[in-house]
Amino acid sequence: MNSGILVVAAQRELRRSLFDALDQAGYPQIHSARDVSHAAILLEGRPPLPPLQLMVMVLAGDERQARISCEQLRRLAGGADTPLILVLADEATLSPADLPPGITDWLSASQIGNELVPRWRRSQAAGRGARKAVPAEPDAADDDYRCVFEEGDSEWLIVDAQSQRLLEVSPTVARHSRMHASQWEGLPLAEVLRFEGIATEQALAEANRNWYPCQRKSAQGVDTGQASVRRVRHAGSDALALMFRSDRADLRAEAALSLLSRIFASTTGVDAQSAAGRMLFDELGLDYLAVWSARQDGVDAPTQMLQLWNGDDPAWPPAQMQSSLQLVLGGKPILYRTDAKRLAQVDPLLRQLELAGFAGLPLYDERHTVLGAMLAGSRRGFGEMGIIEPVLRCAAARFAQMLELGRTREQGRAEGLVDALTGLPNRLLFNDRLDTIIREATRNGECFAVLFVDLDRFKAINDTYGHAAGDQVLRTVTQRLCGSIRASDTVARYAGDEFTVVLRHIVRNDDALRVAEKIVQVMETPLYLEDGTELQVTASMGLSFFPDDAGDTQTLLKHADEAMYAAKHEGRNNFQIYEVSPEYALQHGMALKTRLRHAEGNGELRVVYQPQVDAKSEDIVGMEALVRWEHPELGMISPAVFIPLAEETGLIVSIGEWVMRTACLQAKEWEQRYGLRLRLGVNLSAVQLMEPQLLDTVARVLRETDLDPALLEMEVTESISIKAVPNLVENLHGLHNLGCHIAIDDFGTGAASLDYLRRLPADRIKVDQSFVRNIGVDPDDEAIVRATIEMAHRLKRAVVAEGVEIEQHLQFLREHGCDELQGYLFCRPLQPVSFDKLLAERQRLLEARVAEPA
Ligand SMILES: Nc1nc2c(ncn2[C@@H]2O[C@@H]3COP(=O)(O)O[C@H]4[C@@H](O)[C@H](n5cnc6c(=O)[nH]c(N)nc65)O[C@@H]4COP(=O)(O)O[C@H]3[C@H]2O)c(=O)[nH]1
Repeated sequence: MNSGILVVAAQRELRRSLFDALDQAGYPQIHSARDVSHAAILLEGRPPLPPLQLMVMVLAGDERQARISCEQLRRLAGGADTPLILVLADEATLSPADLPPGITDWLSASQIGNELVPRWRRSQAAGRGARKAVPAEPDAADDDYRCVFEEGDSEWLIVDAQSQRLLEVSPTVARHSRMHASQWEGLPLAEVLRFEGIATEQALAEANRNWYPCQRKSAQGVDTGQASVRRVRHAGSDALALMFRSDRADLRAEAALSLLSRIFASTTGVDAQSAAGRMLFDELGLDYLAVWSARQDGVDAPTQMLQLWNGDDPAWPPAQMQSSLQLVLGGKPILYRTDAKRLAQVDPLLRQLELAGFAGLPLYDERHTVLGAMLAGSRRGFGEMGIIEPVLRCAAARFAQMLELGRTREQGRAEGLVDALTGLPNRLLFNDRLDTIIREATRNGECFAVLFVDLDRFKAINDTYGHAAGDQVLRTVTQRLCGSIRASDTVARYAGDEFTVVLRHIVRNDDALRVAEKIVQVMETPLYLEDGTELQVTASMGLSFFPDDAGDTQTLLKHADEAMYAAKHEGRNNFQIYEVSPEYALQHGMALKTRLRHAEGNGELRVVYQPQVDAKSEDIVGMEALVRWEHPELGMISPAVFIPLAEETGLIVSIGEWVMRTACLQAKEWEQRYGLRLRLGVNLSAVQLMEPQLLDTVARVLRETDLDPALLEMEVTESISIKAVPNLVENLHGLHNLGCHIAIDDFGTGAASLDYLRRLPADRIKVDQSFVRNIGVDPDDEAIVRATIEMAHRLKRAVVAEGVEIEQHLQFLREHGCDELQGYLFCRPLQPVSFDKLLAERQRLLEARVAEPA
């Protein structure tokens, strides 16, 4: 089974455009990575074979960097032979001619939205999927117009300017009309082509190349289309050339594409199959079309899903007598352009229908199992195979999709997993899917949101207008919900008037809030019952986030449900986010404090690690240890909520020591495993700083864990005042004397004076994220960031910026000389297992680079 598409782009905006372009096109599994090492983490644990379906990588550097990146990508599990499309970022300094060999296609960043998916589909259709060199530019254009006349796809009719009789027609005219070229010569134009809306004489006299609707003679009668007239020299004399474009989808690529887009845009409801079949039948000018399902409901004989025939009904031969159908169901495609009559002897269907053109295509599911067959035929034979064949293949893919969906629904219904009214997954299926999503997200470091949607006063609608009206409301709500989310998201009918939604790939919580806002808006649109009654249906919604709020299905849903009730409380028709807010903590303070006393002993505390990277190389240079409390009922509680409680109760002393010891042990283990001396930042609260035992504790932890003190950096928030912590300066000097480093955290929020800074033995200053967040938004905050960096450098302190979330932050901080960076743009805080994978991958890539020939 295909394991999806890998997108690699350092710039978050480009990553997002690539993701959105592919997501909108309905590709379900898109792994989106910042760079090759990140990609390796995402792909870890996926089976290497069969490989990824596609890799798309944005290149920003020069030819050499492009080559190295491509080689690294090829070395990923399953990446060796996967089709690769390269995107040239605006700042890339290489030209298309310098692109590495073995790529499928390339485009520039501005083309992502319009071009990426069509190019990929075209290359798939052309069988260019796998590794292949960039096609060379065509040779100098051949300027012989006869090749356009003889080999082009257009129909040309050359008319004598005086007599207005035909001198010659292009082979395409003969092919499309089924009339031999010699049958045309000498005929008056008026007999073979009739303009609509303009007289033939006028069209010829003007010869202005405008397109006019018209009808062109053919063996079957007429074909409708458009024609334009231009003056040409023909065999040394003046002549007129008419170009004809048929409207028939079997003759003209544009018409075929329009047909396909309509077939693919059709819904997947019950009538969709016959509607799609009818379109294909009419617009390709077919005489016969049938769709068979290989087996259904345990019956061995194939079932006919659809049959269209242009003629009187013959005695239809049973399926088992139709040898062509049996071959196709066995997985063998059949294609005869004009000589299908050869099959008449062995197949009674073709004998009775007298088909000259015949195609039989297996309908495959995504595992390439044959689900059924599509048979299509024409009495006069097929026209342009270059058009008809891909159209039939795409249509077959669509029928296969419909068949598969139908079966899944049937199966779902049979197993009680799909809601019969809306066709959505029900509670059981949703819970199961959510479990899978959690597993995937844990592996990929993905964040997502769960949305609980409850209709306001739905019971009153049911009671007042009846159950049929209630059903209609639920179906409309389903459509509105499905129309507000992306293809990779999931909607389910959880219970009566309750729906649940999973919003995948959330970068910032705001992403989910925007979707919730959109849902509130679409719900407000008036809804009309079948009798014309106007109804206003609104919904209350609650949101919870993975992994911030909880790491398991039950707790995530419970939190989203609680938030939904909070939304009802707020007057309905709105959404609320779940939070164990400081208010909650205040209300339940006592209970939380009691529980917190046992958190450490009960093993409910965790430490996660967030990388800090060098601003120039973006290589990892350090990490910050951040504590988490996994409360058995409330889920993950943020340190912003429980650290103040821990400080109030004095529990912070033992919790802080536990965090320090756990993190130092972990850092030592990684140092030994990877030979990498990463700096470890650990937060120290004011309460800990007042502890007379602090220095002894730190020295003991360092001794017991054997971590080099130079790797431990104590982060002290700037707002701690020297007055409130009388021995602050001494303690910090003491820590410094132990060999530890000191960082001033949240810098900028506490109004520290220059003098204060000078007195503290700080090695590093961490610019608070509230300023970083406003880069590009608030010039005052930008000025503060610039001034902080300048001042810190003048005092010979290094600077780390926290909360770097977008490319713009990175550019600004780099430009102004910030030394190190920390934030979601590079990485969220990671569980130790994921952090370990990050380090392992980094090492693997380094080793590969060393082994690379110079
Ligand atoms: N929006 C956004 N946030 C980002 C980004 N990058 C990092 N963060 C978050 O910013 C916080 C940085 O830690 P902090 O300023 O020391 O702020 C910490 C620190 O003051 C305190 N804390 C955490 N662990 C400990 C601990 O072990 N001991 C003590 N005393 N305090 C701790 O709790 C605070 C909150 O910690 P977290 O919730 O883990 O939140 C972390 C981190 O997850 C980003 O790009 N965007």
